[in-house]
Amino acid sequence: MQGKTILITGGTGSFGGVMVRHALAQGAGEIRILSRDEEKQDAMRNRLREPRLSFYIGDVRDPGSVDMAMAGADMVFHAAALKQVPSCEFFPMEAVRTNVVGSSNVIDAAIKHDVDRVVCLSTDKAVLPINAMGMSKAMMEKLVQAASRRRNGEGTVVACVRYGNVMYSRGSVIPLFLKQLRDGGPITVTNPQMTRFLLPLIDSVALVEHALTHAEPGDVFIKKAPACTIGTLAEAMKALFEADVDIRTIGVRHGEKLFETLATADELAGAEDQGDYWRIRMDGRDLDYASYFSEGNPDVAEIEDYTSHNTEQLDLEGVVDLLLTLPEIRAELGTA
Ligand SMILES: O=c1ccn([C@@H]2O[C@H](COP(=O)(O)OP(=O)(O)O[C@H]3O[C@H](CO)[C@H](O)[C@H](O)[C@H]3O)[C@@H](O)[C@H]2O)c(=O)[nH]1
Repeated sequence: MQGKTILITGGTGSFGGVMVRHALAQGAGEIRILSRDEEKQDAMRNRLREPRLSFYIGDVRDPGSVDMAMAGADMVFHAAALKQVPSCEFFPMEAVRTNVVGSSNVIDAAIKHDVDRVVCLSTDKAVLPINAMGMSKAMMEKLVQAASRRRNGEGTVVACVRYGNVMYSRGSVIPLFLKQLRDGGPITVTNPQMTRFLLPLIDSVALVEHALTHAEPGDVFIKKAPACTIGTLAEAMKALFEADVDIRTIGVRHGEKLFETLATADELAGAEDQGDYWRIRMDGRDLDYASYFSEGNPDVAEIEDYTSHNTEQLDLEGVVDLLLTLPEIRAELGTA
């Protein structure tokens, strides 16, 4: 990142906040934030007071504002998205406009301006999707692959990373459980047997950096991550904060799965094991029907999907230890 001009779409969010600090520390020449909310930009500007930061008010839905922020950029982290499951479920066309059309605008502008590398942030909910948020992110992944296939590996490298649940992200279950136990309970658990991958925010930045360094056109990178049941997570929060509160089971919410899938067997059959990461290569076969039927992949049947049910499962102690690595939890405990 040394001396480079970096554009972060949706740069005032949780990912943007950590990535900006990281890029500054890496010696980035200029960091551009493209986002809609002037108040959040103002807060970031005042918090960091950094001449290498520049702020662009705009929306990825609007090709003009993307184009303006893109001109002269060397690398792009595309984090702007509608990411809440319920809002996308109620307003699926809004998810299409931001996550599909917006991503297409970002990819097209990056190619037009001959940007070196673009990393788009996707989610495990994009794999075998059942909700509108996941479906729109799956379409974003398809746009990345189609753009890469069309250009035969030439020019701008566009790739994706897939996250599991980012621990302590805004509006997610860990801060909710914390508030509930501070209020004297009960802690509301949808289904104690439900599992989720657990990814600290700092690991999500490392994953993006890994993708930035290793990406070839159309790749999807995932980080191998442990998971736990939501019942164990609730017990771990109780233990950590020494709270004697009830746990109430409330049932699964709309558009929710019992477990998430980070990669399908099909994808893993051609993936490269990179230690802590998997690189899932784009299916580079051309989309001609003859090759579709005559060159299938025989390995697929041997492999399982990689899910939050079959990855390493953390027990109560393991979850407590992982929670203790989060700066937010340490601050709450007064041990920061
Ligand atoms: O009161 C609650 C709320 C949630 N859960 C459970 O906790 C787990 C995590 O829930 P979150 O709401 O934290 O996360 P989701 O998996 O539903 O989705 C989250 O991650 C997504 C990205 O993958 C999006 O960012 C989304 O907005 C964000 O909420 C789920 O199993 C959920 O059922 C509970 O047990 N009780």
